[in-house]
Amino acid sequence: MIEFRNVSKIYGNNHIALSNISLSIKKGEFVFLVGPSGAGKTTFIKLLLKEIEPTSGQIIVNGVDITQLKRRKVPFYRRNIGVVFQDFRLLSDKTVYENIAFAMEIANASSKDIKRKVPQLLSLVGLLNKEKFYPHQLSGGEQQRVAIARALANNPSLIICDEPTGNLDPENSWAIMELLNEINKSGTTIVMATHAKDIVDAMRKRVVALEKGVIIRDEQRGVYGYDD
Ligand SMILES: Nc1ncnc2c1ncn2[C@@H]1O[C@H](COP(=O)(O)OP(=O)(O)OP(=O)(O)O)[C@@H](O)[C@H]1O
Repeated sequence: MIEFRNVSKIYGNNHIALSNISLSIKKGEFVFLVGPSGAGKTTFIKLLLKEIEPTSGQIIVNGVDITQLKRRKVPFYRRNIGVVFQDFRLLSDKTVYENIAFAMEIANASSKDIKRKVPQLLSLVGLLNKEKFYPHQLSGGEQQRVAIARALANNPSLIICDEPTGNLDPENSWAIMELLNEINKSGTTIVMATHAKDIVDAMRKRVVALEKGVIIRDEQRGVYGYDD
């Protein structure tokens, strides 16, 4: 589903963020991306989202080299990817319901589909009773569950998470991980960058470790492997 072929990213200041990375991720996998600060994890995610372009190499997603994708096709490409960030990034002037509905409206979903789907998603993340709340009326864990519901709104085949438990206490972190695990079990591929050692060590998923822009470890049922 995802293939990085000899991908390098050198930023304008000549900083080599990724150096000749090759990696393939199959449909349905759950992959933790780990490594010290500055290792290149966010750069990897930005490349996958086509927010930035590689300096060299190819990035193939679902059979398409996204580095060659025409600008007008980028929104369609991104619609197939759900994204979850550390800081939730909900729209503060919209309710829980509206945040999810809005993601579907942008993707041209019909109002009938929106009315059917949003309650289903809220039920999945356990927030049906909070649909009229605004983000500031929710706990961090609840906000992240809304963000996950929103990420799922357009039935993506891939969910990318950048440090999704970074702002959460252990209990809420685990609730989020259980939810992501369930979503993965239903067939959605998950790529998650994280510093959460406990979570990576407990879940024993595939672990890809980056250091200084290079993959130094790629293990099935791996562990975190750092002491930070
Ligand atoms: N826009 C940019 N311009 C120049 N250098 C950058 C830019 N973005 C990132 N870098 C550099 O590239 C390297 C990799 O950064 P990246 O953000 O991918 O690391 P990371 O593994 O996500 O780190 P963290 O765990 O702290 O989020 C870092 O040394 C960083 O300083």
